[in-house]
Parts: sequence; C-alpha cells; structure tokens
Amino acid sequence: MFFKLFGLEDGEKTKLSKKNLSILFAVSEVNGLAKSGGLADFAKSLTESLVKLGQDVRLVLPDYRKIVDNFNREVVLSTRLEHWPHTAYSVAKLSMQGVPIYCIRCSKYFDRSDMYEENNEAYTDNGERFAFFSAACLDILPKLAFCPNIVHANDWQTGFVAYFLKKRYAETEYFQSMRCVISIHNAAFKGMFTYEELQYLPEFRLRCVPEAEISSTHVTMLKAGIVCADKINAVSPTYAEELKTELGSHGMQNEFRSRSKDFIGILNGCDYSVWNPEIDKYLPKNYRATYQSMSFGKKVCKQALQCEMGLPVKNVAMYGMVCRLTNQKGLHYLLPILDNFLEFDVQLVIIGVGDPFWVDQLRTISTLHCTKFAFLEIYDDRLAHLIEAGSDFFLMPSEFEPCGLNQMYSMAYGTLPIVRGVGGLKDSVKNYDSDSIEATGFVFDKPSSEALLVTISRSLILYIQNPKEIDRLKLNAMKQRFFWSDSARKYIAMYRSALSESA
Ligand SMILES: Nc1ncnc2c1ncn2[C@@H]1O[C@H](COP(=O)(O)OP(=O)(O)O[C@H]2O[C@H](CO)[C@@H](O)[C@H](O)[C@H]2O)[C@@H](O)[C@H]1O
Repeated sequence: MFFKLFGLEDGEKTKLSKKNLSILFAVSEVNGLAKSGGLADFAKSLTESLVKLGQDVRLVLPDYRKIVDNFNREVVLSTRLEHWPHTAYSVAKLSMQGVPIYCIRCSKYFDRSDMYEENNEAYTDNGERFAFFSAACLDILPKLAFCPNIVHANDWQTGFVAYFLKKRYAETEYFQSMRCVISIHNAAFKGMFTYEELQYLPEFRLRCVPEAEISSTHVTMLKAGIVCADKINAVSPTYAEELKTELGSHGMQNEFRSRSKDFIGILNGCDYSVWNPEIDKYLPKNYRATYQSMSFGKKVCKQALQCEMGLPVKNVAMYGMVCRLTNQKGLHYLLPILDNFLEFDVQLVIIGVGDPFWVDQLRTISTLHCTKFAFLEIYDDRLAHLIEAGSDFFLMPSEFEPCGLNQMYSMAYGTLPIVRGVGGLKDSVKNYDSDSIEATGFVFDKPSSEALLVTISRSLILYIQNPKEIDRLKLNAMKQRFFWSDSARKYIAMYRSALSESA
C-alpha cells in the first residue's frame, strides 16, 4: 500500500526491499540529549524504530552545552568548513539505544545556555548557527567515509541541508546518489533571516537565491528545504492537507502546493517503552487496561498529583495540560473561559514554559482559584507523566497541531483528550459525539472559547452523570495503539520512492 502511495509497481517494490538503507538523520534536538518539545521525541523514536527495522541510521545534532557528558564520547573528526573562515569544529560520536549520534562541536555556536534562545529572546545569530550546522551535516560525510542513501532533514533548522545537497554539492560525485527528504513538524517557524545575516555562505553574497528567497532582503530556511528536498512529509495526513490551504499553511501554501506530488502526511507514533502506565517508573502506582487496575491506579496517581500540586485531595474531575506556552497551543481559547470553568466542581493542573504573556496570566488565575487550579512554570518529565496518569481529561485546544504527541500519551494512560479537530489531533482522537462506541476523547472544531467551554462542560456532565461510560471510554483510549514501527515503515517507503524516482 505504501508503495502504491508513491506509484511504485510491485516488481520495483521487491527489488528495492532487498537492500536496507543508510540514512543520515539531521535534527536540532533529540530526546535523552537535548529537548525543547515534540521534535526531540520524534527524532529519538523514529531513528530507533528505523534501526530496529534493519536500516543503518546515524543521527547528527549540534553539541549543545546542555548535553550531559555521561556518554562515552569519542572525538572522531577535527576539521573546518571550507568557506567558513574562522570556524574549526569537531565531531564527537556516541551511541544511544543502538543509534550512532554525531555531535557537531563548535563552541562559538553551541556552547551556550540553551538551544535556540535565552530569556525568551532568540539568539541573534541563529541564521548563522543553523546554516553552519546544516553545512557541517554534509561536510562530515566524506570525511567520515559515510555515504548515506538518504539525508533526512527536519524543520527550518536543517532546511539548508536540502539546499546544499542540491546546489553546493550538485557536481560532487560523492553526493550525487544521495537523496534528501524533509519532515515538517511546525511550518509556523520558518527560520527567516536577511541575506546580510548569511554572508558567510558564498551562495548568498550576491543576494539572489530564489530557492530560499521570500523578498529582496529575506530568505527562509524552511522554504529552501521544501523547494530542494526530493520528498517532503508533514507529521500527520491532515496537517499535510492544511499546509496546502491559505488558512492552514502559515503563508506557504504556494510552496507546498507546488510540491504536492512529492508531499505526504505520516502520522507520528507513541513510544510505549516510555509512555506506558504498566511500567512507568514515575508513577506511585502502575496500572493496565482493565477496569479494576485502571480505576485504582488512576485514583492513586490523582491523589499523588493533588498532593504534589497543593490541591485538596478529593474525588473530583481532574483536567491536565502539559505544553510549551505558545499561541499554537490554544491558550487564547482557554484563558477567557477559565473563570467560568473553575466555578464547576473540578480541578485543573497546567505545567509549561514559554511566553511570559501566558505565564503571568496563568499565574494570576491560579492564585485566584488556588483550591481548584494549580499552575507551575516548569519543564519536568516526571510531572508530565504524573499529570498524564492522574488526570481524567487532557486539554489540547490547539490553534493548529501538526501532529501532537500528548494526546497519544494521554490515551495510553486512560486520560481522555479534549482536542480541537486540527492536524494530527483530528487524525488520532475519535470523537464521542461522532461515534460514542469507539470514542477515545472529545473533539471540537470551531476556533473559539465558547466551543471549548461547551466541550469541556459536556465531558464534565458525562463524568458526573455516567461515570461507567467515562471508564469505558478510558479503556477504549488505553487500547489504542500508535506504533512507531508503523510510521517508520511509511518513512522507509518515502525514502525508497525518493531513490527510485531519481535512479
Ligand atoms: N513543561 C513540560 N514539562 C515536561 N514535558 C513537556 C513540557 N512541555 C512540553 N513537554 C513535552 O514536549 C513534548 C511536546 O510534544 P508535542 O508533539 O505535543 O508538541 P510540540 O509542539 O513541541 O512539537 C511539534 O513537533 C511534534 C513532533 O512532530 C508534533 O507532534 C507537534 O504537533 C509539533 O507542534 C511532549 O513530550 C511533552 O510531554
């Protein structure tokens, strides 16, 4: 079926399937080393799944200061980038769960407190930093004698990988059989810079790079990736469709539409070795998908969550939310109705870091409703797991959501997601109002606070009036499976189609 998706015939499928692929996976964060959000989960889980399916995958990321040095890292290369006058760099190699990882070590760019920003201000030289990283991703290949079939770029930070492969290395034999794919995790972040900021790149000195240009003064790294990659995917089928529309494309509908033949959606998976209430080391009580185990386990976890967040320990509907505090996550739908919502007999827990505008408001409202609403400005893995387990409902009223992972994590923990029907949320949550038998959560469509309030109220009424039905839905949700191995197979099909079409 996946081969059909890309128009390959069965004969070709057999021929191509015989050989495992080698893949360089270029990404700006990976869970376990450096994480700011879902991109890091994606990088770790997909590369591990590809390795389990027999592919030779090597990951490359910047060697940030925050990467803790408890791996046995070996420096395998010390070199410098041609055309990049002052920047010597080295490559430290480590291995995580069977995936070799090359860390690009360049103190000028990456030995800083954080990855992209400090005190909510993006680093002013991010263009230079990630242009350098993208160039280094390819520069290391002949020097390390690794000649992958596929270079897999992710989001704007590695958009120039595709550009360099297509342009800078077009005539270089070593690179000629390599093909590039790019995954779009969030097209709202485009990596927009002036030509001025990219003057280290000889190609940009004449200020005429149509592949990346969006005006006479500015370029975006994401556009370069979309224009130059052989294949493109968004992280859910619905987001792939949204990206071709004016409303959902973050202003890039023309670029996405012009590549529609090479553009598909592949839904992310859920890593059940990490997000599984049966084995989760962060929970005070583990549980599985049977009525007794789930209701007792979730009750203990709810009490632990209430204690930890300073809320009264009582049997009450618990709503949870864990996210980066940005406009994307729909806080502008939630905040106007919070006072109303908190008049009900409910509790709400939110943790997140991000925009001070949202932090201040959440803090103020939580002080006013301190017996019902706890907010912590914190990034904390353990608490994220406890919220998933101890809540009855998980809020994701996103403005847009390329895929979303927390709704999948919620379902695994028997916590019903309340989501807006966009992107991957639409593709992964079955709405109670559309199919009450198969339902795994609640979905609303209208981008409004009222629509969210109606849906939350509906979930609460069901919780109070028909707790057995809620438990049935929770068990439904726990039995859902979004395997990374399924996603990985679709990526392999995309890689093969990139290779076969250009062969
Ligand atoms: N305060 C906190 N404490 C602990 N953990 C926290 C946290 N805030 C966030 N996280 C964690 O960060 C991850 C967030 O993942 P998401 O996919 O929901 O969103 P994100 O928008 O970052 O990712 C983008 O990329 C991914 C991957 O493709 C897409 O699914 C998504 O739609 C797209 O926006 C989860 O693992 C979550 O638990």
